[in-house]
This record gives sequence, structure tokens and C-alpha cells, in this order.
Amino acid sequence: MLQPFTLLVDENMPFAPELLSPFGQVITKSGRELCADDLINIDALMVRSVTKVDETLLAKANRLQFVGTATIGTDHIHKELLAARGIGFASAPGCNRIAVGEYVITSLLACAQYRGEQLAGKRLAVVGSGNTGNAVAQRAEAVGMKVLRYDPPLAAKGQSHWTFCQFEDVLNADVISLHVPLTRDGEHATYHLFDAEVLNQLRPEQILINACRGEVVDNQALLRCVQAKLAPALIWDVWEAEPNVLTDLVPYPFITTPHIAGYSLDGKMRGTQMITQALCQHLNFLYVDHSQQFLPAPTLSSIELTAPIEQATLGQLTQLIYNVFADDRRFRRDGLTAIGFDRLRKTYPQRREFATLSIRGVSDPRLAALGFALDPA
Ligand SMILES: NC(=O)C1=CN([C@@H]2O[C@H](COP(=O)(O)OP(=O)(O)OC[C@H]3O[C@@H](n4cnc5c(N)ncnc54)[C@H](O)[C@@H]3O)[C@@H](O)[C@H]2O)C=CC1
Ligand SMILES: O=C(O)C(=O)[C@H](O)COP(=O)(O)O
Repeated sequence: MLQPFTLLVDENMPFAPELLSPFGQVITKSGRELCADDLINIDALMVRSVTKVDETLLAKANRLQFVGTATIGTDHIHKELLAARGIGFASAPGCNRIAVGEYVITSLLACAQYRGEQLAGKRLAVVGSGNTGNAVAQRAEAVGMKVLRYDPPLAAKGQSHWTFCQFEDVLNADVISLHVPLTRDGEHATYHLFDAEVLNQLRPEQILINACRGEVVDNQALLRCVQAKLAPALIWDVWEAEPNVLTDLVPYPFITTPHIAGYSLDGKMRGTQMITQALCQHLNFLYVDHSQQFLPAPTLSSIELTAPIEQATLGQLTQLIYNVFADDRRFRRDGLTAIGFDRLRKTYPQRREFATLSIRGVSDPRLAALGFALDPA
């Protein structure tokens, strides 16, 4: 008897059943709990970052022909293994870049307001000038910051129009925002790129943001710095060894969250849509994009501004759409155990991107650069 095409999908992948059911039977399961037996008679596997796709997971995969991850990062995927076994693979580059940009700028504006500082004129160093780093750079420039880019692999290619800075310049920037993939080998490995030696050169007046991967910063070394009151202000979304966070470090950041910087509903939808499209290509099917019809209308879609825009106004606007302090509170209260951490991510409230808010009454280009929609009426 002909077996139906069967897809195994992480249950924490919004809109996956809607988009993937035309291909065959969709089975959903907790991505953290997937094991080799689950892969028996599975044709396509769709994961998120919490599933390690390696020899162990694929040990009994007798029919697997495609793996998709609805994420930007791919450090959880043994890509060489997939290639060696002739299994197609796709990730979702850039899917949640806007969400990361919005997380960083919202947190940064809040931090600056709290410290009574103006961001305009300050230097922000983006470490990793790819999709998320550039989303942050665009928003930082929108609020008047001077952006420095540090990206040796890209600089070595010599094809970019950016000017790149040295690591020393990064260490002297007012704000340092990390946006590199987690890599453990090679000349530009990022594992503990910010180790004790680097962290010890930073100062409390600075702000250090990690919204890429926890292992890029030595968390124990960072803890020693904060305990010695020598660390920069921290905006902290990712942790070494998630979902087991270094709880001693949690009280210190200005804002801290359970790896949700990229968790806009729009970004998650883009991730699902991109791997659906890639599966279509793999199967030589014609792809028609129906994804937008599943996104709900935003709760707040329009607002009128009546006064000139100051930094405080920008901060208020960003928090109107993205309440980062609510994420921070929930994490500190409920996210410090592995179960709590995963539960917060699984039950993450609906968060929309700034583009869903249309602003009337002013035509300030900063608003468009931050991602808001401008209504000329
Ligand atoms: N917290 C969250 O929710 C999210 C985290 N991420 C993480 O952020 C990472 C970056 O994402 P994208 O910007 O979209 O990736 P990307 O691939 O577009 O850009 C990464 C850039 O980092 C550069 N790079 C690599 N090694 C470097 C090094 N040693 N020093 C400086 N630059 C280096 C690369 O040349 C590249 O230009 C992802 O790999 C993922 O792990 C991504 C999305 C959401
Ligand atoms: O896209 C990435 O890379 C990320 O870090 C995702 O936002 C992580 O989300 P999950 O896959 O862990 O749900």
C-alpha cells in the first residue's frame, strides 16, 4: 500500500499545520522531546532551534528526504550529515531579522531613557553584519547613532560596500550588539568570542547586548564581571546551555528574556513560510504563498501623533507595539527553570512587528526607518 507523505513538525511552529497539510499528513510534537523512534517512516522533518538534528536523532530515519528549520541559526543542524545522506535541507535566513531589530532598539531606547542618556551621537558596534546585525544598524542609525560594523569573514570577501572596524573599536563603542552565528571551528569561530579577557576590557558606562547565541559570551566570566561591578549594562536574550540558564546572572541585566528576541508572530510566520517554500522546491511542486491570510489583524493598527518626536516618544512608540518589560518580568518570575524557560517560549503572547502600526500626523523619516508604517493622510 502507498504510504502517505508524512511530516513531523515542532509543535511550537505557528501556522505549520495550515501551510504544510497540503503536502501530506502532519504530526506535531515537542521539538525538545523528539527522538530517533519518532523519525521512523517520516518523509520531512520541520524543526526549530531546540532540536539537535544529528546522528543520534537520524539513527532510525528510514524515509527522511527533507529537513527544514524555521530559524535563522543552524548551529543545531549537522548539515554535513544531511548532505552525506542525500537529505535536502533549508533554513529560514532573515525570517526574524525585523523582530531582532525591534527587540534591540526597544530595549536600547528604554535603557537610554532610564539612564537619562541620548542615543543620538553615540557609537553602536554591530558584531556580525548580516541580517539581524543590519536590522539593528538601520534602527540605531534612525535614532541618530553612529554605527560601526565588525565582521572579519565578510570583510575578507571584499565584496561589501560597508567599511569595517577593528575589534579594538568594538571594545570602545558605547553600545556593543552581538549578531554572529555560533561556530566552534575555524579562523572566525564565535564560541566565547567574548571571553574573560574581552569582558574585562569593558566598562560600566557601556551597554552590551546579546541576542544571537548564549555561547558567544562566557556566561561565568560575565557573572564575575557583574559581581565585581565592572560589567556594562546588559540587554540579555540568550544563554549558555539553554534551557538551563545561569540563574545567578539573571538579576543583573537591565532587560533579560528567554531567547525570544526573534519571536514576532510575523517573523515566525515568515520562518514557516520559507521552509514550506523550500519543501515545495525540493518536491518540484509549484509554490503559491497563502501565508498572509493566516496572520490576524493587529490589536492596534493606527495612531495619531500631535507633537514633535523626541527620544522619549520613540521609546513610547516602540513599547506600544512591543512591551519588552512584560517579557522581562515573566522571565524573571517564571523562566528560571528549564521547564519554565521552555513554557514561556511555547506560550509566548502574540507580538506584532512595528509595520503593523500606521502613524498619522507626522512624516518623520525616523519612524519609517524604525519600521513603522507612515500614513500620509
Ligand atoms: N535571539 C533570537 O531570537 C535570534 C537569534 N539569532 C542568532 O543570530 C545569528 C545571526 O543571525 P543573522 O544576522 O541573521 O545571520 P547572518 O548569517 O545574516 O549574519 C551573520 C554575520 O556574522 C558574521 N560573522 C561570522 N563570524 C564572525 C566573527 N567571528 N566575528 C564577526 N562577525 C562574524 C558573518 O560573516 C555574517 O555576516 C544567528 O545565527 C542566530 O544564531 C537569529 C535570529 C533570532
Ligand atoms: O532564528 C533563530 O536563529 C532563533 O534564534 C529563533 O528565534 C529561535 O527560536 P526557536 O527555534 O528556539 O523557537
